[in-house]
Amino acid sequence: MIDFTQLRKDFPILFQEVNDEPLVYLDNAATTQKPTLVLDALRHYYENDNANVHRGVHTLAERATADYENSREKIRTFINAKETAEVLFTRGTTTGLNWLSRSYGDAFVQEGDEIVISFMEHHSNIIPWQQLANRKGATLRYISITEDGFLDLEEAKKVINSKTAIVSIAHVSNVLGVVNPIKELVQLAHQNGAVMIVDGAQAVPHMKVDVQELDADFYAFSGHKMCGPTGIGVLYGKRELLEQMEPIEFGGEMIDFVNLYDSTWKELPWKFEAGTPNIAGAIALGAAIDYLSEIGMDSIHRYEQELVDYVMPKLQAIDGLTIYGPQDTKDHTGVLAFNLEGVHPHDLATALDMEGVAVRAGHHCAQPLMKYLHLPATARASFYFYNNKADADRLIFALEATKEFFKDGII
Ligand SMILES: Cc1ncc(COP(=O)(O)O)c(CNc2co[nH]c2=O)c1O
Repeated sequence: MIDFTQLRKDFPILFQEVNDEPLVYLDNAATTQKPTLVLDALRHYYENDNANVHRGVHTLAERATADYENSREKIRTFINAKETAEVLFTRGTTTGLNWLSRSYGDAFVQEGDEIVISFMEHHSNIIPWQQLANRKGATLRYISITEDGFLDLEEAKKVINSKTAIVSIAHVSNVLGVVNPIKELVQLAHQNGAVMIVDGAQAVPHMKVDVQELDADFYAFSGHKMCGPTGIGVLYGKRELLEQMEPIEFGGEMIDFVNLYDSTWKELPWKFEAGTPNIAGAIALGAAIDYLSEIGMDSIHRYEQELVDYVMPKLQAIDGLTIYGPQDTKDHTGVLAFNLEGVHPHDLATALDMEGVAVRAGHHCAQPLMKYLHLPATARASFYFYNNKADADRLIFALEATKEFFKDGII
């Protein structure tokens, strides 16, 4: 049985004061904190193994290459990809989605085709498809959100049709905290001859993801949202699709032969990995996966659900506080967007910070969703497994104190 309170000791950053109050870090949907084991992996690489990968014939280069490719195997196992050739290192979710827009989209999307996303997508899963649709003369279409905060699956069955070339949906919304019905959407996409792309940024850190079980064609996520460093992420793709796709970037690492006027590419996954990669980041992401796997993704998911079960009713009990997304805790991950009547989200976040509570305020790179909800912005608290009920209590206390402070409409 995992003692989650003990895990906090792995995150020294959490034991600091902010504005003379203990830090309560609740901005994990933006980025998560890094355990000592991940920081040690970064330091160990630079202190002991630092060398470029794949071409060196000296000992450090061989060690660096082995650790780099061992991380790829750890990722393969973690998401249950068939083979490491299907695991591409990227800078993060945004890079992966952009690669797909350019490499898969430019080759396979034709004029008159349709690209389907939803109103709850992050900008990284909207703009690449806007750009593709504009480049190719295709049509971008949106799946609506129901009154109670779910993706409208009944509408999806109408929006996704024989003209659909790509469906690209977030596994979990970074605002509504809702888990989308990815398996059903994959089936709808495949029934209509479309590929299914999943933005997994808010899912992989928080729950077990099995890309073969989902039957997703592509799946993108970021290392920094799952205890790994920034600048490293993963794009998973089915081999049979990746084989048909041209690289996005060209240069060293990704070639077989460079002739005067043409070149040939290395096999997967290296075909897509031009230039010196983020070696330390990849190795440290492997360490993050070791750490998360030791805890267990099902345990993390259960524990975060316990936190949501604990905090949601306390939030719902605050008069004047509106929570966005499903109101039933079973349908909500630890991402909780809310507004306090009469207090601008930025003022709310600033007031919470004065109490040591770190939340995010703004549109969360989901401006179409804000417009859909007729909101200028929201505040957002997002939990991870190193948070606890005391953090939740501090959030509630700080919200009540902020409400008291602003109650006479003091701006
Ligand atoms: C659903 C979703 N997709 C894509 C991204 C982009 O990930 P990146 O490439 O690692 O930046 C984010 C980052 N979301 C947030 C980043 O800061 N606050 C957020 O909610 C996200 O939440």
